[in-house]
Amino acid sequence: MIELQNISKVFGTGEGQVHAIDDVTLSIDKGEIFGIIGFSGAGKSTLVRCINLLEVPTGGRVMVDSKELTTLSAGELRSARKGIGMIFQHFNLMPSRTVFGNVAFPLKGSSLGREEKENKVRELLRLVDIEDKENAYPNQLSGGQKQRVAIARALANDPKVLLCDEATSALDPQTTKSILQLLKKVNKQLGITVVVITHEMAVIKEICGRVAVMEKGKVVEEGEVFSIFANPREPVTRDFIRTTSSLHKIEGLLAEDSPVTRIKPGEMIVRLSYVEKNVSEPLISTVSRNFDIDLNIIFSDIEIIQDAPIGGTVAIMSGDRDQIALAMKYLAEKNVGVEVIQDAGTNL
Ligand SMILES: Nc1ncnc2c1ncn2[C@@H]1O[C@H](COP(=O)(O)OP(=O)(O)OP(=O)(O)O)[C@@H](O)[C@H]1O
Repeated sequence: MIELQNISKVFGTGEGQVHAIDDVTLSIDKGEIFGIIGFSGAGKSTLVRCINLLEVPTGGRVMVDSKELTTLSAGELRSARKGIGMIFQHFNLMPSRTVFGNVAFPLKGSSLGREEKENKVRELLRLVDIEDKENAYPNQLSGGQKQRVAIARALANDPKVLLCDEATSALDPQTTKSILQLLKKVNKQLGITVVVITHEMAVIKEICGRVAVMEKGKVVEEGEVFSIFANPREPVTRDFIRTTSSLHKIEGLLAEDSPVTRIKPGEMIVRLSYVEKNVSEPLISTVSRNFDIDLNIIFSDIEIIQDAPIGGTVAIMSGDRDQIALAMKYLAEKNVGVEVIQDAGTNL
């Protein structure tokens, strides 16, 4: 649906040049929710604005729905842009128009009759669940309500693609969740391809199927969200994942000599990480029973991403050392990552 081929974007000239996008190639499929994550300045906004040519790339080709946008005339581009809706962090609503007026605005030049336009706007307001506010002005709405209106407006011309530039970054966590659910509904119900730009891994985790990680204008890692979470390659990706998991907290607890991490001879602290989609068995109890070892869980952080558990458990393991070695082998065969964080040695 969206093909970005060798996209570059350079701002400024001479000494002051900024290579905001540096040779990015990405392919986004029809009907998917694709995430682009990166820290501030990585080039995400510039890249997403290259998809609808709000920013004209310095080099490369942009194809959307089989049209090469980079070769279109101004008129052709205007019409192609109708197929690409966009929403923003600060909503960008027109303050002097009502909710109805904002959503009706993109229909101005359309061939629909007056009644059809009204029906269309009301249908959109219903879809985003804000029909009771049609006569309100933007300054009478909460952030979440404003974003709902912005989504309705972005959908007015029946786009095939919806670009979301930090669409939830100005919202509280609860409202963020409800807007993400709405984007999911728009994707499923209308079959719209959604591209989400964010600096929050929680957003990616919540709705995206695939993700590209950006750093210094380049895509440094790309793949299915589950695989990226399970096996992040790049330090920047690990940093993002760290922000959403508490499994790394064990190092902090050990450093501060927390009572929960004090172990006796014969015990060891292990971290078990679930990195495959097929981990579904009750592994802890199976291991404990089959190998006659004790596993006392210090804490767990397991979430469901794309219908599979991911995360892990930090536990104190004790028992016969040969049995522990066999248990670790068994866990590794089940594709569970096993790390010994601290070992108090045998009690012999
Ligand atoms: N119009 C512009 N003129 C000059 N430099 C720009 C312009 N727009 C962006 N840049 C620069 O390009 C780089 C990428 O910016 P961009 O806004 O795309 O990053 P981002 O990842 O979206 O970050 P943020 O989340 O902070 O917006 C930055 O160094 C930025 O300063």
